[in-house]
Amino acid sequence: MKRFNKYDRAKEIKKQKLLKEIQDRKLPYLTPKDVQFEELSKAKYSKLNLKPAKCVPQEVHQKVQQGLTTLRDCKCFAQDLVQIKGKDVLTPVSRILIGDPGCTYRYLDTRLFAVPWSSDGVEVKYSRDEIGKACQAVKDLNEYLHGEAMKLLLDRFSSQVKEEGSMGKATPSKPEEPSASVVDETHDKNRGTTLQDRTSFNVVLLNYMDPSNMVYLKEEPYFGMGKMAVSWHHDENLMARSTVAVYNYSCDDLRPTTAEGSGKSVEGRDPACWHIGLKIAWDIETPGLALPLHPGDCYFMLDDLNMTHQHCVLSGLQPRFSCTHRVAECSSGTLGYILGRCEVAMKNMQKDPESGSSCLVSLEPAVVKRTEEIHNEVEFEWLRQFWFQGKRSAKQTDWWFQPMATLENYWRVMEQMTKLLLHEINKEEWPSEKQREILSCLLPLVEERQVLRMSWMARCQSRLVNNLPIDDQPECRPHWQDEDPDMPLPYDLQETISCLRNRFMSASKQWN
Ligand SMILES: O=C(O)CCC(=O)C(=O)O
Ligand SMILES: [Fe+2]
Repeated sequence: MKRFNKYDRAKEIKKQKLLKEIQDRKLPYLTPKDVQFEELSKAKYSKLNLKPAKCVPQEVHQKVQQGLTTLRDCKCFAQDLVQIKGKDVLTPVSRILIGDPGCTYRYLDTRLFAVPWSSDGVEVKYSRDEIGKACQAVKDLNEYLHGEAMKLLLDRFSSQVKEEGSMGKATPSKPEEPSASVVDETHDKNRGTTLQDRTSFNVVLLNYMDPSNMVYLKEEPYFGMGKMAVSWHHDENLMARSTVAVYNYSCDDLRPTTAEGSGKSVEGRDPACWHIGLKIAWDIETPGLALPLHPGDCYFMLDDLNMTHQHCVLSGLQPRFSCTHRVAECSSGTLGYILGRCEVAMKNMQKDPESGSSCLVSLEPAVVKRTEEIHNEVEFEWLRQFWFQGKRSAKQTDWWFQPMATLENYWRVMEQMTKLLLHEINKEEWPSEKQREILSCLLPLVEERQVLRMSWMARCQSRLVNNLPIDDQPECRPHWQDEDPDMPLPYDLQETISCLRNRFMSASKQWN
């Protein structure tokens, strides 16, 4: 089922307009070989910061690179079957998410479930010791990059304060306080987040791609930067103004392939070397940047760079890993959160002390609405998202399976609750106004459930599924036959919806 929403459509039109404007003439971009590179970086890309490999402790390199190689050798990286503008797409890069226990990260309609690193003394059981060691290496890198990001931001802050302080001297009417912009950057008053919060990475999205295994990679369309491993985008689902820190491990060197080496034109970027591409969103005046990355280099996207600019990953010739450290906006993205929601829903279920059978506590529209919303949330944002990714997380740890079983049990109770509710609604004694009110809460949520069930089923049946290893292939779960006696309601809700619509219409007529 295509879900090309209004927002996507507007963006697509804007993009096509831009491409038309550019037509065949490519926009200019700079690399460090260009004399204006420094000047442009300073003026337009000052929130991008590169930390060359030689400035990173050798011990960090050694452990991280060993860990990344282990994860690849244990087949822990998987391509994601994401949705872009309502279409199924298999990402060219393979990924794994590692992070705080119970944390998830959502991108391109896909929720990734973090393989937990051990934290707060909570030990995680991994399927192999070396995987545990690799997760620890990623966690240590996370600590290191958090510290480095803090330093960068504090440096920026103090130099801005100085700058504005000296301007303050020239114009004595201004108090010697950091300007609003600097304060904004340091402390977002509305959200109450600090520099510390905005660099406390809770997840790391690791990427891996070996270009020699890729039959086809898209060409970068605006600047002619060459093959892309990841197309232009803003990172999604991040805390506002939070830093993204990236460790690059391109397994470079050995093969003699660079354009420079072969004496070919040195215009543009070296196609043998991996680069990160940057541009200002919707700007065709400012040249883009292509920043070459060598093994062990780190880069930082500070503050609001991810909002104002887009980035892409330009493929080199060698296999390459990256660890992208992020502050996921996880107010509705942790296991603790969804368990809490399920407990809220459970409050509306009770056992009748006389008959011993289950019944609903309240039929208040607000309560009904909340319960049915939670029902959809746990089904589509957790259960189906998880099983869509097959058993891939089992390669690292069985950590997520128990929580998923718990969530599924809650969900089953919610199926029962919806059934009880339908039963209540069908009773004739309801005043039509009340009936109309409750149906107007329930109907849209049941309709949404049906649409999402069908679209998840279609996603699971995408032909692209066949390109995935068996363990990574989607499971359409929960799934059952409509006549399954163990299930309170049918899987396909079309008939239920028709009945509800009819009831709603007759209740509306009577009411009017
Ligand atoms: O690999 C990189 O350097 C960045 C990857 C990226 O942009 C992403 O995964 O969102
Ligand atoms: Fe990104």
